[in-house]
Amino acid sequence: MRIGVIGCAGRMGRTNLREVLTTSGVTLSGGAERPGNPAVGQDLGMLAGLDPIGMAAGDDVAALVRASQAVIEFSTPEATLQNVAICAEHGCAHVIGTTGLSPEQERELRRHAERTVVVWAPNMSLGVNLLLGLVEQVARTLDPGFDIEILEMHHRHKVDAPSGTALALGRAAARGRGVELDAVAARARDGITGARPTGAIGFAVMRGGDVVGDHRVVFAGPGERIELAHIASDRRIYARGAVRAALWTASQRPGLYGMAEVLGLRPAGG
Ligand SMILES: NC(=O)C1=CN([C@@H]2O[C@H](COP(=O)(O)OP(=O)(O)OC[C@H]3O[C@@H](n4cnc5c(N)ncnc54)[C@H](OP(=O)(O)O)[C@@H]3O)[C@@H](O)[C@H]2O)C=CC1
Ligand SMILES: O=C(O)C1=N[C@H](C(=O)O)C[C@H](O)C1
Repeated sequence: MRIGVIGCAGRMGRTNLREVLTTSGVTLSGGAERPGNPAVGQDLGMLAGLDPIGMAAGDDVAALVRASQAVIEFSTPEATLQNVAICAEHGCAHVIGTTGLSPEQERELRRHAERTVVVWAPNMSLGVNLLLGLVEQVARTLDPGFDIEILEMHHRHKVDAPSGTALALGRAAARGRGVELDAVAARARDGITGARPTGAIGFAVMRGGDVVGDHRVVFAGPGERIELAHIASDRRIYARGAVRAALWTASQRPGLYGMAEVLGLRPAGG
């Protein structure tokens, strides 16, 4: 399969390049960056931390999409929305890891996914996708006397909060309880907040250093506490999931899918 990488000079873009270049059965069709990014013109092998491959980063996403069967993109919400439209026009599969989309951007993404195969997941690692199922199960089992709090920490460069993964964990917990996350989420607390409402799902966010991604879900009950956590120490876990998703798209019909379907944790039609 010919796979292209959009946002190829970013933290995830370089990791995705490396994963594509070192996975058997896939070929790198190219890499694209934001016009004006200093990496444009640089060798893609070197951006990946490998030997030069004689192929340079470009800034023409449409040309990359035409040369690819699937593209992997971890960039910004705005770029992702522009690029999913290009993928839909050319029938190229789009694997998206970008987080921080607004509800309107999410609706637009869904519209484009009617015309091509799109996999969009806030976290492409196997571990977090297993954790989502565990959190839903524990939340379904415990009564609302157990307070649910979601803690996350990421590197100092991260621009969106709470992380896409933390919000997905919140949605999983809410699903387990049979409620809508928006109705119960406490996304910020400051000052005299009053006592914690029963049934709230709280979020706490830390940013610092080079933390790849830590998530912890706390179920705090009377006299005991259950904690489920995922600690990422290598971005390769996300890139591995992204390449697996790209290969999976080859046998799918147009539509919006998640990692649960890619990993076989949920049927693709369900
Ligand atoms: N789903 C998952 O498993 C994971 C998701 N993420 C998410 O991925 C996203 C990116 O994270 P990260 O790699 O750390 O961020 P970076 O800022 O390191 O990388 C983003 C890259 O996209 C580039 N870019 C911006 N606009 C365009 C455009 N129009 N065309 C092509 N490239 C463009 C940026 O260029 P420039 O700097 O010039 O703007 C930058 O090189 C975030 O939303 C993050 O939350 C991260 C890890 C795992
Ligand atoms: O920006 C990051 O780095 C990450 N972003 C994703 C998120 O917002 O959940 C996934 C992972 O936690 C790393």
